[in-house]
Amino acid sequence: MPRVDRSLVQPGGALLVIVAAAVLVPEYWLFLATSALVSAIVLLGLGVVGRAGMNSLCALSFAAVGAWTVARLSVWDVPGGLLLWVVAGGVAATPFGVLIGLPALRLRGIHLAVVTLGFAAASEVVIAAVNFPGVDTFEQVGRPGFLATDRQYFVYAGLLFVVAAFGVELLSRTRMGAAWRAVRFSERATAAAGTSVARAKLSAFALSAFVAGLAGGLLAGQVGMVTAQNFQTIGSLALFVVAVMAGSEYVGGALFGGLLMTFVPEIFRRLEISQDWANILFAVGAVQALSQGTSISDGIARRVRTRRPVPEPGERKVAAGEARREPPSGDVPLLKVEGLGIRFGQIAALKDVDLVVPEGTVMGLIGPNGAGKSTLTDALSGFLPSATGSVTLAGETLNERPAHRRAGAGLRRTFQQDRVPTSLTVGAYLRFAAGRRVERAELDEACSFLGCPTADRYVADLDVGSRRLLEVTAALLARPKLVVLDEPAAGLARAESMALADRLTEVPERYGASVLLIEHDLDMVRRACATAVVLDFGEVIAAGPPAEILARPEVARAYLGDEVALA
Ligand SMILES: Nc1ncnc2c1ncn2[C@@H]1O[C@H](COP(=O)(O)OP(=O)(O)OP(=O)(O)O)[C@@H](O)[C@H]1O
Repeated sequence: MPRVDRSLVQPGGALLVIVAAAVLVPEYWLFLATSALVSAIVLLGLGVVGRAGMNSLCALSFAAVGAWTVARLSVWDVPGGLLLWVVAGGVAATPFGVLIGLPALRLRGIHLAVVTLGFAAASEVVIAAVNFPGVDTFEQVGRPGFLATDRQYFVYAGLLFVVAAFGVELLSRTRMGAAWRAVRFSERATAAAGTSVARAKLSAFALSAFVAGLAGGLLAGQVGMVTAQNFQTIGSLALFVVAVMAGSEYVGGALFGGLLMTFVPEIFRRLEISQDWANILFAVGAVQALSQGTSISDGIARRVRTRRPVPEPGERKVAAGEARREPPSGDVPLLKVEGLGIRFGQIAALKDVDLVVPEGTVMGLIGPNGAGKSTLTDALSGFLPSATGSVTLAGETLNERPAHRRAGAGLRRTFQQDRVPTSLTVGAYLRFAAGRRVERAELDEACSFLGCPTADRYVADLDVGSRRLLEVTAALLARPKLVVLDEPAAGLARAESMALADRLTEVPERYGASVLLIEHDLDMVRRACATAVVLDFGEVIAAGPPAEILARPEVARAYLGDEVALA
């Protein structure tokens, strides 16, 4: 059977449901179903910010901008008609998304939610004051003849939903979409992969606003005349709650959420129960989803995934190289660190550190716990802007550059803690981190070289050791000048650590990158590195070939303490 592009599956399924409804459902219900599609499109937009781990409580404010634009263009009778006006509504809402995204650059979680809620409340007041175009003169939004009936309008709404869903799915499979997921998992790892966290967040808000703007325009065309009543803050809150419960990051979840938002209150109305109970029901559902950490769609997706055949678990094998080679050495400086200092309050974590990593080499960085190794990695990769001293890479000074620019300049790093977004596949993460077009053959080759699991595995299914290898592979696929590996062998068996050490000796020649290897496993450092630097209490206490420096008494003392070293 031919392989169907996964981005087509969910929108394709939604298209089938909509076509079936257009044929089978009576016209009265189709008006309500169109309302459900309007909500579903807004929910798709909420799914975009949700993918990036942000909360937006002002979705209807963006929709209001779209509706206002359509009403204005209709009153002016701008050529192009409703189909074009709706798109213009989306475009008009986009800058508002960027505007609201700006606080998201500094705020997270509840703080960001409060800001978006404030925007929703403020925009409600503004909308009520300025009124929608055409309301005072009782002018309805003009609909073209081919969208005159409710059935025709439902088909249009359905197609708009499918196109929006397809667009969102397609974008979420690009590097930008991977950046949204990466930001949600770890902003630091996103920056370390060379992606601007600000751009990822702003693009998510902009797209979310565009999609909500489309929905607002669609609503204006459906009801003919919108008012401030259609865009109340409580409506935005209800949409957020349903997004959490249904899981609007999934096309099916957005569609299901839209149906809930429209038909549950309608059923309550018919049963002569207050429609407010619908919101209470949604809130209970959202609390349930939050307490379990999964939406309804997440639960279904997880079940579908566990039914798929899982590749052999034993595939993570760092294969030993054909022939063990000597660690590569060199004397042309690549990374030059001079007088690097970092203070955390009273603690001087790094004191005037000088360091040179030569081109084409694997250099070790060792030292006891708390010596300052991770602090040095953070300072080199741009996560500690308060660092003093200078860092140059291949003659370029990196001092003033933020983390993603340093990655762009060719300095990549991995993390001691797990920082790989679990919602991606191995292939999607590698392509995202590589930051360039990588053919499947190159991807597979790099994976098999470093023992990283195959491209179609989900990161969520990998153990700690495999995730480390994935991070190393990702960093190398970016073709950096220097890669700083922070304990890459954590979680690997001893034979695998040794095989990884052998592989690292091949990296300079194979990938054109030098390696700065931070490891507690001294055997691995001996095996992979021509030279090593020892840090203790934030100072360089020794540098040279590993066997030689490890024999020095001051190094033994740093590792083992005075008494043992003197014994
Ligand atoms: N954010 C921070 N705030 C305050 N002190 C910190 C911070 N990060 C590190 N330190 C301190 O700086 C010193 C160096 O820590 P660092 O984590 O760099 O050591 P390390 O050599 O990487 O240790 P390990 O091998 O355990 O990872 C330690 O004294 C640590 O307590």
